[in-house]
Amino acid sequence: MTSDDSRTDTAAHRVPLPVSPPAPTEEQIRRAPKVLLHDHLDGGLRPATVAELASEQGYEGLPTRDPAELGAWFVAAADSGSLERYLETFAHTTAVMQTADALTRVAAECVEDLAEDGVVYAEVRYAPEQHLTAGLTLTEVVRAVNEGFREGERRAIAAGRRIRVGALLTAMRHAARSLEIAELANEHRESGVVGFDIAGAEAGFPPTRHLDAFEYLKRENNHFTIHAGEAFGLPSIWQALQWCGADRLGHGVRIIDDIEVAEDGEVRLGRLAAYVRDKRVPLELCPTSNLQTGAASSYAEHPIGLLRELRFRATVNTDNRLMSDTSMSREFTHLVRAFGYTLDDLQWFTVNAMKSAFIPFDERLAMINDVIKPGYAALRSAWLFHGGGELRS
Ligand SMILES: O=c1[nH]cnc2c1ncn2[C@@H]1O[C@H](CO)[C@@H](O)[C@H]1O
Ligand SMILES: [Zn+2]
Repeated sequence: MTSDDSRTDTAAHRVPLPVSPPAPTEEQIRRAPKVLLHDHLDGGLRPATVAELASEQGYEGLPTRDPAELGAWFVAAADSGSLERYLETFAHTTAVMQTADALTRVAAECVEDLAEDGVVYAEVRYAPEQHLTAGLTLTEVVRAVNEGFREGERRAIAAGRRIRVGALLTAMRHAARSLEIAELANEHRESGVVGFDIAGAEAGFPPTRHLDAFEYLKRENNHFTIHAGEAFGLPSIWQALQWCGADRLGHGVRIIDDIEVAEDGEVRLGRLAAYVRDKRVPLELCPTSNLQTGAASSYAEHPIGLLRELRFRATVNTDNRLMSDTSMSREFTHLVRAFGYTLDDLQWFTVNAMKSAFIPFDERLAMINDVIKPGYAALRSAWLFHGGGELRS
């Protein structure tokens, strides 16, 4: 044996190859670059901001103006087990988001909070038609929110973080303004609006009621996602895809109803589930929100575990950070605990989300190659350096 060989031997003993990677720590999860496709602006206010805006505007409808109590109230009220009851809580947030200043403030704080949590790209949605009661026009609403998003991006840079945010304009599915909102989204394509969505109570309001809006957007080569397969099952998903032509599914979690796992572990996909997987249809999964509205009963039983194993185009999202007292890091932490996910799994969800974003292909690719993968690589290699080698971010 040469002396060189023995050195190699010693080195190999000093640094054994890890057999299985350690579970990511909460700090690593927070530092990891994250991508968020499904987050409601009116579901993500800071409790203190809701209280302050209510005082400034003389809104008397809040159950309390103490920020801690108010935060707890939103979570408890949203924890009802029904989507309809969950949605009632939004009356309070939209009530204080009726002026340009309030919209700009809420949008800027939203971006600050996401950046602080390590989100590098987000698509944040809201329904312009719900912000008109004090006399704003639809266009003024969009401008005020965009101004806030840009301000938030600047504040993030000043705090040493980088984030890019696009808006999605939502139409309410029980209302009749979807074509108008789709046109509004299309008009603002060059100024920060990256797509369109429909939201609100699902049962009784099928997406086909809004076919004219979707057909218009297709003719304009624009993008849209549809809340489907959350409170209602496969027919809603089927309509969203095969009648309306959705690019992504908001939730889509009930696709699980079309997947059978036999006792011996054999998996059988129905035609719709097979289509969703074959076509790489992005699923904007929101685990905590689903626990609150009754679409799943625990993190461990959430369909995301199986959907990830079967390699559906699954993504992880917050839905409503205020009502669920959550963040991207918290969603990831719950999943790490429930399914033993590693940094590789978290990167997989993040790359899936970035691939599914509504910004141009070259920009998505650059985000994946120049921001997301290097970010995870730095976290994965921390063990090589004394003191863990954690980078300041
Ligand atoms: O998970 C959800 N499912 C359906 N609708 C929702 C969900 N979260 C929020 N909204 C609805 O979307 C509107 C615009 O942001 C909110 O006001 C709320 O009514
Ligand atoms: Zn939603």
